[in-house]
Amino acid sequence: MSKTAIFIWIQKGRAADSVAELAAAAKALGEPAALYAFGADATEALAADLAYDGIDAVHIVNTPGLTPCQTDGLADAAAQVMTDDGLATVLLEAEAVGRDIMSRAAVKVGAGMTSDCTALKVQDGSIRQIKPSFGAQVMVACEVKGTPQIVTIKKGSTAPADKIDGLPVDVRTIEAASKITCGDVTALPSSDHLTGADVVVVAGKGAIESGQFEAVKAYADKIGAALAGSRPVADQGFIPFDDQIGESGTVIQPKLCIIFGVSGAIQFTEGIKGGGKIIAINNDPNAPIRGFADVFICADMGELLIAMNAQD
Ligand SMILES: Cc1cc2nc3c(=O)[nH]c(=O)nc-3n(C[C@H](O)[C@H](O)[C@H](O)COP(=O)(O)OP(=O)(O)OC[C@H]3O[C@@H](n4cnc5c(N)ncnc54)[C@H](O)[C@@H]3O)c2cc1C
Repeated sequence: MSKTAIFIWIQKGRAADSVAELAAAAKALGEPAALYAFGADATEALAADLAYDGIDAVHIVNTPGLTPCQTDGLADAAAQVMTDDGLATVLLEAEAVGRDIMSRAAVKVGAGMTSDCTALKVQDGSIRQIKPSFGAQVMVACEVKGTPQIVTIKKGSTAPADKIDGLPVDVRTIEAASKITCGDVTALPSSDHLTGADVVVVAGKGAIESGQFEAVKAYADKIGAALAGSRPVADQGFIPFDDQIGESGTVIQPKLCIIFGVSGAIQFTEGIKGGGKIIAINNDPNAPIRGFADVFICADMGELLIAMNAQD
């Protein structure tokens, strides 16, 4: 077993946009990966959309009759592919459907599984799977002994790979049964507007305490940035939970991030490292965010926002 693979689930005829990030993560491991797209809607017509630098072949795995919530059947199909194709390492996005499918598949094939990784590193011939643990108080490097191994990667952790064309494609059909009956499925809010944004403005608890949240929001609107917040801002209902940045929230890698009134706890910074330039505004000269930001402005955000929002 030596091959690295990326697994994705086709939902409503389309692939998640995390494919580009997974391709980049696979490439960083040193060899291109084979991409496997599972689902009743998985057809050859999708192959061109799935070709990214870091992928060397596209495998369409059609699973007739299975909806994405029938994770027991999809786990059977995934386990069969892992065994048939001798896959050593499977990468997938850390999201609910994939976790459900692949934790079941892991049991079937006897694989080790590490969830919610934010970085992978090859060291001494094995993959160090780096993830926050103990409430993000520490980062741990996990290593699975032997193969196969399954790794889920948090969206936003890796810069996306470029599109390419002309990859070999094969199509197979796996008939798998499910004991799950799906009821109505309600789509959860998505944080795609943050993960795909070039510029993100973040409001912290300091913005709420100083009564400046609306001014931060107005500034984000003015410069065409996506608005996000730290956990207390989500907890207090100023932003949806999906727009919370951090270890227990969304991971972003914008080209520019402007942060108002965030102290810089590790649980927050875990959601933002690895991106572009970071500007932090805080009135405490000793706030930990100072050591994390590229530019630190020690100022009261109220005065600054009046000036910034007044500018043409
Ligand atoms: C298991 C676990 C998971 C967690 N996950 C997350 C997570 O995903 N995301 C997250 O954000 N947190 C998370 N947290 C919480 C985290 O530990 C911090 O408590 C949180 O990030 C603090 O948010 P904050 O920086 O906005 O608020 P604070 O720490 O209260 O900081 C507010 C800052 O605003 C500044 N300020 C105040 N007024 C002004 C002003 N007028 N002008 C300029 N600056 C001003 C202050 O100097 C201060 O530095 C988690 C905690 C745990 C235990």
